[in-house]
Amino acid sequence: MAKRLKGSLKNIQFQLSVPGDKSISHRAIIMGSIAEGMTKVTGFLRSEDCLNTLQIMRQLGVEIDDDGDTVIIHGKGIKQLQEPGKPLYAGNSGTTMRLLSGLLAGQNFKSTLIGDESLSQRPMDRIINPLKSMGANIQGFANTTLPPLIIEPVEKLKAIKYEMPVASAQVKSAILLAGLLSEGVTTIIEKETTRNHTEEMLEQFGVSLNIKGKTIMLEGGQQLIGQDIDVPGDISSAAYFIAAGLLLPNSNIEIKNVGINNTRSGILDVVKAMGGKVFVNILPNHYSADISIETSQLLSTSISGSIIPRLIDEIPVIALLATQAQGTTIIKDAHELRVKETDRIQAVAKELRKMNANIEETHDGLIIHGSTPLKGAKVNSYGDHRIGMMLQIAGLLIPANETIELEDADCVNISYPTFFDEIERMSQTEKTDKN
Ligand SMILES: O=C(O)C1=C[C@@H](OP(=O)(O)O)[C@@H](O)[C@H](O)C1
Ligand SMILES: C=C(OP(=O)(O)O)C(=O)O
Repeated sequence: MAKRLKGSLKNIQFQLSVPGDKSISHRAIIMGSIAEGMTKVTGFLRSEDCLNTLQIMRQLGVEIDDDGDTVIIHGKGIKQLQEPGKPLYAGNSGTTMRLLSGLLAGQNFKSTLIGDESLSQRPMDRIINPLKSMGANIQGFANTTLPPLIIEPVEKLKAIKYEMPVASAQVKSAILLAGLLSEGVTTIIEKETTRNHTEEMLEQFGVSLNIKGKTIMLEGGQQLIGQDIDVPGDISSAAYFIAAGLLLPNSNIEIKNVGINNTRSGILDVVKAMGGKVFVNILPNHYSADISIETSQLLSTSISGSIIPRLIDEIPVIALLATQAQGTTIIKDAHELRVKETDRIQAVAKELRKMNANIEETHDGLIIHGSTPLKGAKVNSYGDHRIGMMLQIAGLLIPANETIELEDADCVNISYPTFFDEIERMSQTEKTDKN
């Protein structure tokens, strides 16, 4: 689907809630399925990626009820999953494929994980290698390290000590799930601290972990006990409306109940460093906040090192902010972006350049010269939800007499199915200069 977007939005007063956190939603379904007893999930993200995880757990014999409000998972325990009758479809979701590889690697049945065209090009050696050293029998398609992944049954896995060569929460989580099925203590040493939702949720389900800085230790054989999980709004989805609030003239946006886990909240640090007027009102639960944003004149910044995993999925929209900031913004150490749903370094540079941005690609990041007015163009999401949503926000900034056409716009369903409805709702709050 191609979508024609209307630009030159201003004078916005808008309040919204973003849908549930994608990382937490995947994990709630997986952990609820392997726990003993019942798990209730509220705020679950019903997007394509998370629904693929849910469907796979059903194929593995787990009973899951969803009345559209609460998801109820009748946990089976980690060793009672059933052999699936056909390949397990992870769609576009790296999280689904990588986390479930860890869980399936220690089962006594065979399984095959497949993905869409984009996922079929994403590297799986990062999970194949550690899982193999734990004794798993896992391989990529036709002796490659690409999906489909074929996982043969094994009696048991053994714990390893693993120093991670990449900063990846998906790899860490796959090893932790396999660690539950291993004999001994699994030790992971992270390259950089990555999102810690797996560790936090394992602890909530009653598993004990020993975490010291970047080292995580988990003893195999521990049981999970069903829990009630309330999923907060996704900060990665909120990022698009944070950007809209900062960039649209004379505007004010409030986003309710956004998860602010410190391993995910790098975008808030960056926008503050850029001079953005962003106010974070932490809610009594301590893990989410209402965030208010006001139009701001932004300044350039530099982003590199340990903050990168804390904002990895937000870099496309941060690049858009930088096109409007005063000065030159440099983003480094973000080579992981090249192996996401698409090569996000290339896609951001190429598509924003079509809109007149002054932006250069480097091997591991971007150099963005700011204060460049954007113009209408025909742009492409390449089927990548984060690129599509960033381009829609960029499209709000072009002059009223120009248009922007976004190719492959329906990819937003991967993480934010109501995204365009919210944009429409936001546009309707526009006050014309006359009223
Ligand atoms: O564990 C997760 O839920 C995720 C981890 C990140 O990927 P990597 O682990 O590949 O960095 C992130 O980009 C992805 O959107 C979700
Ligand atoms: C990279 C992403 O997800 P995944 O790796 O799960 O496909 C994302 O949502 O930006």
